[in-house]
Amino acid sequence: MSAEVKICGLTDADTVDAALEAGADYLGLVFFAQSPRAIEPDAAAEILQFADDVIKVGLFVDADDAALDRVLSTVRLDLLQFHGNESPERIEQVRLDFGLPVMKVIPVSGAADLERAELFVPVADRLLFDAKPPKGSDLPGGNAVSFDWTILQGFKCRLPWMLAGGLTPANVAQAIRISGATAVDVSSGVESAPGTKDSDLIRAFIRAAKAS
Ligand SMILES: O=C(O)c1ccccc1N[C@@H]1O[C@H](COP(=O)(O)O)[C@@H](O)[C@H]1O
Repeated sequence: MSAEVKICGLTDADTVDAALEAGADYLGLVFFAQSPRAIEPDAAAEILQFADDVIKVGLFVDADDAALDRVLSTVRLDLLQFHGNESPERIEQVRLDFGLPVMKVIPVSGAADLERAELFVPVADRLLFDAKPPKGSDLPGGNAVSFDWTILQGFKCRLPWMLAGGLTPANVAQAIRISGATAVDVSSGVESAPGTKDSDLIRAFIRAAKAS
């Protein structure tokens, strides 16, 4: 079975097209001002206007209701990704109030971190396991850092989950093989510079993930 692919941090129509043509299953837009991939709601709506048969994901970091409203009143999204310190209670509230499925990110550096996933099983629709940010990073994700994929071997998760963190066209097949992931998420690994997506790298990533 080929893995599902999410391309995250898209900021222009050309790389959206490249991702769609190559078979991306999810497109991610970052609504977090400190990110080099941050996009304003108007621009997001514009680059997604022809993106129909794909799951459109909004990435948020500890966003309050007003910030979510501001985006959701302008952009048609299918899934909300929460990449901050959101509690299970906050995830439950957002899911109910905004009526959209929610993917909660679990930062991982060792096997013990996987236990945190259980807290979100009753309130989230999906989980995403990403590497913890390195010391000194201003970003909770998008750091091109991997964790030890072997800790996911044999891990029984009661929600669908994705793997993220430092994935690239060169390592994604191995990451899938080792971790058992059925869905993968990439941002830095398909960029020519932070915040600049590269269509060739997007195509290579999707090809490698889908072939594995
Ligand atoms: O991409 C960002 O700038 C970002 C900012 C804040 C939180 C998360 C962010 N990105 C997400 O982090 C993971 C891993 O990214 P990478 O492939 O290692 O660069 C992924 O889910 C991105 O969507």
